[in-house]
Amino acid sequence: MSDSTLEQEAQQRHAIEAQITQLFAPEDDGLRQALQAAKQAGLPEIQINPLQGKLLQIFAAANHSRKILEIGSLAGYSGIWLARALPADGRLISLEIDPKHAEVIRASFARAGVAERTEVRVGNALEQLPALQAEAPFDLIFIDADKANYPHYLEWAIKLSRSGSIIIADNCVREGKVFEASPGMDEDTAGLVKYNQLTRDNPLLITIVLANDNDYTDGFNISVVK
Ligand SMILES: C[S@@+](CC[C@H](N)C(=O)[O-])C[C@H]1O[C@@H](n2cnc3c(N)ncnc32)[C@H](O)[C@@H]1O
Repeated sequence: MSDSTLEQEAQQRHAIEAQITQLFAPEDDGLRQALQAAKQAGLPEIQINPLQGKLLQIFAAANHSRKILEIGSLAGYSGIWLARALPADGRLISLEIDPKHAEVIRASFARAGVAERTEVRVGNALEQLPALQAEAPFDLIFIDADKANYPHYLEWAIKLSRSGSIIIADNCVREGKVFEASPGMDEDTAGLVKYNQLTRDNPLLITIVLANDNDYTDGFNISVVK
């Protein structure tokens, strides 16, 4: 296929995605301001996209989530989408290792109207997860932190779940490089390969991978606990 045909196809995909976003997942001021605040604070722009945010909300609503756990908050963008799917007395606990993100996140949660049902816990997620057993089960767990640790996060996510809980992990497509081990792969890729295999092979889980980001070259791994 010629370069110009490929370019035309890419443009068409972008246009369709933009149209669906505008119709089904438009950002309001709370979400837009969260992105602005992140930029001003110099945080990287590596958050989920609006269609993924809406999908998180659909899963949360589908299993009547009241308690959600997020591993990797960044600036609170995905946290806002998740928290808005909760009932007024629901709770989102979001774990973030970088203390300089916490103030940005809390301010963005407040502007988006979800301060009361959200909590940011600062520290290494792996060290924080054992204490969360006292607050389990979580109805939905969203994993979006350091990729090398995804297999450990999965182990904890299952421990902190109930039958019907949904476990979603971001960046599980990576241009198709994360379905099979390859020689010399870095530890992030190795973590993602293992995560995809573990979720696929665990008889306790029903899992699918969905390419829904970066022009369909990356996306979610979605599991339901049987
Ligand atoms: C891809 S960003 C999260 C994006 C966010 N979920 C969103 O879509 O708006 C990954 C975040 O995980 C955090 N992180 C990395 N390693 C971590 C760890 N061991 N424990 C907790 N957070 C970690 C990073 O500091 C970063 O803010």
